[in-house]
Amino acid sequence: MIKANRILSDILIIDDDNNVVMALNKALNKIGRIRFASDAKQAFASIKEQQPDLILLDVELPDIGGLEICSILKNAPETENIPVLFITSHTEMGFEEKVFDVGAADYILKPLKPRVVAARVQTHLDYHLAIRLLEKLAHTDSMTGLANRRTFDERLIVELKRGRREQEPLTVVIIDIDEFKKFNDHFGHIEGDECIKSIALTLENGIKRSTDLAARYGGEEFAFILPNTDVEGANRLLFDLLYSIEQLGLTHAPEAKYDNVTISIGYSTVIPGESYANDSDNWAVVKAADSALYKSKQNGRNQVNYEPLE
Ligand SMILES: Nc1nc2c(ncn2[C@@H]2O[C@H](COP(=O)(O)OP(=O)(O)OP(=O)(O)O)[C@@H](O)[C@H]2O)c(=O)[nH]1
Repeated sequence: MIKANRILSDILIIDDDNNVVMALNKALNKIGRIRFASDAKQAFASIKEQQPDLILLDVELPDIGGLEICSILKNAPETENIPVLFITSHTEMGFEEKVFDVGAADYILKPLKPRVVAARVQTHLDYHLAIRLLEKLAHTDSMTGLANRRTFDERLIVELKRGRREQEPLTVVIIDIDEFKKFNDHFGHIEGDECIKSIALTLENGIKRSTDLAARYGGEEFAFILPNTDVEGANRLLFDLLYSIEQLGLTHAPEAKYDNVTISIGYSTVIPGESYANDSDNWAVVKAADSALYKSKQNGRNQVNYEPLE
């Protein structure tokens, strides 16, 4: 079982009754770091400042009711995954349904029993930690730690939508290690894996913005999504990267063209007013980047090429 309290969890209690707050604090202070809010205004400010791992929420609050707060949290992408547990003395017919209808994970009845509260909270923290870990694993390439192909595909759709909406350019880059078969044949697959890891790290360090994405696209292939990046901006970044990889000084197989391991790069850019007009083929930009990569390979490798979208 994954224990959420290995890293002290952050629990937000939203309740205006001091007795309840004190009882919850006593029940939970070994499980997590406890924060309090006595109304919705304070609660939203506190969540905005730092997202808690779990929320305990009173049904009745002075400003907005707990059910409405829960519904707001569940409808916002930043907070929808935070588990919300209601604290209530409501036992009337239909109340359970209302709580789950607004997206709560569970509810705890008053009068509060400390061991029951602690056990229920711990179960939900463990469960959500496990889900987050699984999500991370499902979106990460285990060898390099970069985003995997699934993440690339999902992010591309999101960023194309955003670029179209905000009328900003978007660049997609495909990168391939040159003559990597010769490297493997000469040094073996274990050295080959180490080479892929070093290249991945350099590529990741080569992109600077938090909105950029570096992914392992296939075996010895990588891809970038660079939002708000035009043709010239991408060109500068990619030439620097070409140089950084060569400067890594990874000795290539003697049969290879260059002494050090090199990469070939192809990229394409979606430009507002031009290519965003056609939103039917989200993959056109990837195909264009791929064909630019092909040009780099055909023209002798260790170079960057650009292919405009049709
Ligand atoms: N060690 C290792 N090798 C891999 C991995 N994924 C793919 N490869 C190897 O990468 C090589 C790619 O070979 P090719 O597609 O022929 O291309 P290349 O030799 O890089 O030649 P060009 O792309 O034309 O420059 C193959 O030998 C694959 O086995 C991996 O995870 N680890």
